[in-house]
Amino acid sequence: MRPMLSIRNLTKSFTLHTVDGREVPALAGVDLDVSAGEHVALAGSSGAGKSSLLRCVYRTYVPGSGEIRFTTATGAVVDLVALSDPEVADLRGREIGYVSQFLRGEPRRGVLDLVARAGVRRGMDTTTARDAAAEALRRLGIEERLWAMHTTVLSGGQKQRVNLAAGTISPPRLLLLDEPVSALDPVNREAVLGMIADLGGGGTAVLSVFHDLEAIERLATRVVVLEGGLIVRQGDPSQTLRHGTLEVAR
Ligand SMILES: Nc1ncnc2c1ncn2[C@@H]1O[C@H](COP(=O)(O)OP(=O)(O)OP(=O)(O)O)[C@@H](O)[C@H]1O
Repeated sequence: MRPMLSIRNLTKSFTLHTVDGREVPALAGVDLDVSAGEHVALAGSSGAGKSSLLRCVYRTYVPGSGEIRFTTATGAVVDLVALSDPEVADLRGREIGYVSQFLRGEPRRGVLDLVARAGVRRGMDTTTARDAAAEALRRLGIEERLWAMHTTVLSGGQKQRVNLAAGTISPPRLLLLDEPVSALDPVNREAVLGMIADLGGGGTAVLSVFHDLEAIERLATRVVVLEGGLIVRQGDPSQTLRHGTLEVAR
């Protein structure tokens, strides 16, 4: 079966205009396939390129070169590198969830509205989206008294859970996670990890970064190790990570 996501020779570098115009390479030719139901956790030292890879797939970063082929729900294969911005926005809304530790609020929009809007982008009508948003917020422990509030008043952990509710209001086909549990207390962390496991079980392809060994061991079907913007190793979590630490096994 064709992988849902197929990345080939992906590069990305940044030009430091404010320093001396120097180029900083972030990705140096990444090849990676992710299939439906697979959970691929990215590992590697700080600056290895993990977040840049997720952002290139979500197209928050425009890659320098290479291909990111994505098989859509209709079976069509599109190259996320080559799509126009409106086409990317449309595809994100329908099929791709991205959850980072930071919540991007929208001016004058309350929590329930923000999550329901993600549902409308996934093709739900307004009533269904509001019902689904309420269910997602309840499941993630966001009390009803917060639903009308603006996201700026939320704590870090609440923002992270609202982000997750929006990213998963209806199961995305591809879910990109960048440290989604970093600000959560143990109870909420448990709820979120359980939800991510259920999504994987339901066929969502997941590409993640966790700075949390236990989460990786529990959720990942494969660990991919990046170093200097290149994949240097991959395998199952027990072989790839040193037992009891996030250090990479040699
Ligand atoms: N917006 C940016 N502007 C300039 N350089 C950047 C930008 N984003 C990333 N980089 C550079 O690209 C390289 C890869 O960074 P990236 O954030 O992808 O690493 P990472 O593996 O996710 O690190 P960490 O584990 O610390 O989050 C680093 O050298 C970083 O400084």
